[in-house]
Amino acid sequence: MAVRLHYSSLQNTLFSSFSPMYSFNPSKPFLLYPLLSRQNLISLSQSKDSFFCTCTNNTAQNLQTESDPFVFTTPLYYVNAPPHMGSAYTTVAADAIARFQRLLGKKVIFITGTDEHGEKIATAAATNGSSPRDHCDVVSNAYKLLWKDLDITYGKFIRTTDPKHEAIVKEFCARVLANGDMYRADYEGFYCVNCEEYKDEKELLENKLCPMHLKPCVPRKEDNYFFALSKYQKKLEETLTENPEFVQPSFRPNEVQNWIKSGLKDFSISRASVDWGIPVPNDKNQTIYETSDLQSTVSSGWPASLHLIGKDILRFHAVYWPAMLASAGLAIPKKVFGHGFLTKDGMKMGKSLGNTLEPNDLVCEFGSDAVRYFFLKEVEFGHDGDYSEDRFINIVNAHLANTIGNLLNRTLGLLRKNCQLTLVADSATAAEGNSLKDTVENLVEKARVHYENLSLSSACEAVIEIGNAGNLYMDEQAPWSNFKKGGAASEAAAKDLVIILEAMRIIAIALSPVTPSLCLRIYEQLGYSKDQFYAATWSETKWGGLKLGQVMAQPNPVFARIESPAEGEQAAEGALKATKTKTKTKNTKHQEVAQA
Ligand SMILES: Nc1ncnc2c1ncn2[C@@H]1O[C@H](COP(=O)(O)OP(=O)(O)OP(=O)(O)O)[C@@H](O)[C@H]1O
Ligand SMILES: [Zn+2]
Repeated sequence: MAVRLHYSSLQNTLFSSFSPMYSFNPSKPFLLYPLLSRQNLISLSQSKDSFFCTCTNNTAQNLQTESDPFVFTTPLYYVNAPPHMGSAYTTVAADAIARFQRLLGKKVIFITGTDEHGEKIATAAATNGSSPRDHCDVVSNAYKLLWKDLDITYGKFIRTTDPKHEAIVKEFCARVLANGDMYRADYEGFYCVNCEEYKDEKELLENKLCPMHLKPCVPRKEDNYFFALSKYQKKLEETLTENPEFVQPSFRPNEVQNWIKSGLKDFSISRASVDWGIPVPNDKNQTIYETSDLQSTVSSGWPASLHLIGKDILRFHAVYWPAMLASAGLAIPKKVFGHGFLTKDGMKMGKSLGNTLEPNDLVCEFGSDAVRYFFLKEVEFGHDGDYSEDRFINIVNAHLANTIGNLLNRTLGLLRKNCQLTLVADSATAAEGNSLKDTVENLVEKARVHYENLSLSSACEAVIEIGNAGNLYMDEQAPWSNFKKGGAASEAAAKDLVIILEAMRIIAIALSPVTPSLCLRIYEQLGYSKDQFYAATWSETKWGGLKLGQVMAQPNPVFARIESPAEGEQAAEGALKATKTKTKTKNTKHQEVAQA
């Protein structure tokens, strides 16, 4: 089989090994993925922007399907302490993005992991009385367990202590050294151990406190390796100007441009006093301050489509990292999105401050869908947001339990009572000339655009609007009363149920990036299998999926309402008094209908 590919598509398949068999374009440092080993390559030729090869069938197929995947990374979290809701926040958002991209039919390479070197970690391990390696194993595993509980579908989990990572970092450094961008010099300044960075004295608060960690920075003098960032000032300015989409959200590029324009200073990239790290090539006394995105970038797809990070490390990803990539002759990522902070009393929640919210507790108490939904819906992506339990319970109950769960449950209740759980028409014909159909189509398209733009909160909102429109339609049409009238009214009522259930089907696909388990349950209620749910694509949000004769499952609530602490106390009191009357929760109009 013969294939012609452009170099640009090749960029995604590069660098998986450091024993490349062929360098395609001598003017660019692109090395060909070892998929094209000598055995399966039959012939090869190249032109200025593409290459042509004849190779075995499988190889050609791999080359083609591997072109242009959506490769993206979260930060590799620092294992100085177990994960908290802040680290979970980035990863949950990343997972929603990954699931959306998969719905679009993209191959997704979703990379997360743990950053395991450095002074902070050596200190944390010593405090716990364990070796750095044991400490890293334990904490790294805690991340993996949390990702499982939060339904995170990552593809690669990178640990910076992995020998593969080490090899790539060394190769990278060697390139930067060879390019003359790494040099040795003394440095003296104020150092924040928590940031693992020398701070500009201008940035510090009174008593030399780090503005982020509120801990004193200490004067330090070290002989270090420096990266010649100042050499890249002009190039970075140009990159940002030519590429306004590079830094996101849209209010951030200016800030980054200002950092650059205020003058870029060389920065130290090695530490003399730390043993727990990767040695600088040819210098065992220094360890490298790692570029933890490196492995993800070069081994999985290059350049990454997106680095999703918190704004705390935006400077590193939008300024330092592109310069270092340029120095090593590698392309820069397509997009860097720096989201806002989850805060507690206005301060960034973080491991160093210890003011964190425990994601495991939240998941145990409320379930993964509720946690995912609350943080993605309630915090506008890019901005800061505060957590409050009251708000959490209110939002989750209002949107997931009432707007979606109740609507589905009462519609199925009516369908069971009046239609033996069987649809009387195709959803397409039932909705001819129907305004709800138009509304749903508009809203789901809005949701798609919002997901594309990483406006996750707005995407959720658009989907919930579909639920609101469905509830309104139900109340206006009052099918329960039309069924009682019989004849044409009853037929119209049966069609109304089809229309509402079709809206629910569309919700189940459109909200699945955010609340995957809930959406699976909705799908199953609509008479589909698990496999059908996992095979669904965004194109199926088009109106008309539900067909005449489809049999729905027995109605079963898809989302249990969360009892608020106040209600819980009432219930406990009621139980203590051993009253026989059933404690009644506040019934919404919707619930009454469902019970009717
Ligand atoms: N409060 C937060 N809100 C949102 N994201 C956060 C928050 N805290 C951490 N993150 C995420 O974790 C990344 C930082 O990872 P790191 O492992 O350094 O955690 P940290 O808790 O911020 O550590 P420290 O408090 O020691 O600075 C951020 O870029 C962001 O992606
Ligand atoms: Zn700091």
